[in-house]
Amino acid sequence: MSTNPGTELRIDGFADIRINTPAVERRAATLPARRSLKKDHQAAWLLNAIRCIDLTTLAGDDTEDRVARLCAKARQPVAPDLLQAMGVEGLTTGAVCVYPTMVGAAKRALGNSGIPVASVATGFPAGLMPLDLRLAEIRYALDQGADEIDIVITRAYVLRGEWSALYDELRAMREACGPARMKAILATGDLKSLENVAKASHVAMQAGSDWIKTSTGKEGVNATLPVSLVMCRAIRDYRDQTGHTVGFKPAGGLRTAKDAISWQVMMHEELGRDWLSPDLFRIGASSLLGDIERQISHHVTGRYAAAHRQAIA
Ligand SMILES: O=C[C@H](O)COP(=O)(O)O
Repeated sequence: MSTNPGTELRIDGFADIRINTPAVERRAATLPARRSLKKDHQAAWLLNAIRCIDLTTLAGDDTEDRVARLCAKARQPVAPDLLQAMGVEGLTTGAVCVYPTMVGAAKRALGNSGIPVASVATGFPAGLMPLDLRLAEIRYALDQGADEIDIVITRAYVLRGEWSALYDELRAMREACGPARMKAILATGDLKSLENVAKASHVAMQAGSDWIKTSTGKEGVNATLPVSLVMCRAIRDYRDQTGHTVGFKPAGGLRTAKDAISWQVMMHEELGRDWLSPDLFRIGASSLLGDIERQISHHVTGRYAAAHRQAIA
């Protein structure tokens, strides 16, 4: 169920936003270097990252077989002997994320595991399609069984400051999603400035998005820590203004266990513990799990496992 009812469009809620880019960059640069994380804590943070991954395949050559393999990995993201050694049971990823035509295969492969299927929709990744077709795509994905919908916005509305056009588009998408939760992909690499990122974040939240998400993975620049910091602070401001909570999903280019930790440290420090659970935090990634599993294996056995033990993702 959606957790953010949204508001009417309130341009005064974000019109005056100014971003001090050097200050944001300095703050972001401190995040990957936290030395306070002890070894045992690191393993716990890595396990938590797995709970929050939207395990993704969004490639032109996706097949139902590939999606089935991805889903098997979502159900059992780490080798059972490693989990046993750590006393962990029932670990799965937060969701799997696929194209609409792959939703049926994902649902079948996930069975009664309880793992949600997220579908991209609305002309992913560019969104340059008529709105009625984009809304029809949401309905198609839901019909196939999608539990969550990752939509893309019309970047031109942000670049031209057409906030009510952006709000109306997002509201229509929100409505088409019905009870399914909606993630709004801002494609921040296309938005030209951190101010635009902050403003688009506010409009997306006012229109009722359950998560705001950085990127499709297909822009020239995808998730970065400075952009993520600006979005997290927009989430905080929106909560102060309205009392509603919105989740955050960095996506695109997150590949290492170190990335997974940096982003979690940011969530913890900027938004608090609640944003370390899959309800409010997802990491969109197609090839992050392999490095996390490698580091967990190193934690348990004291050495790095051969690459073939982490066959996918
Ligand atoms: O939403 C998820 C992104 O498409 C994943 O991007 P990635 O392939 O760089 O991990």
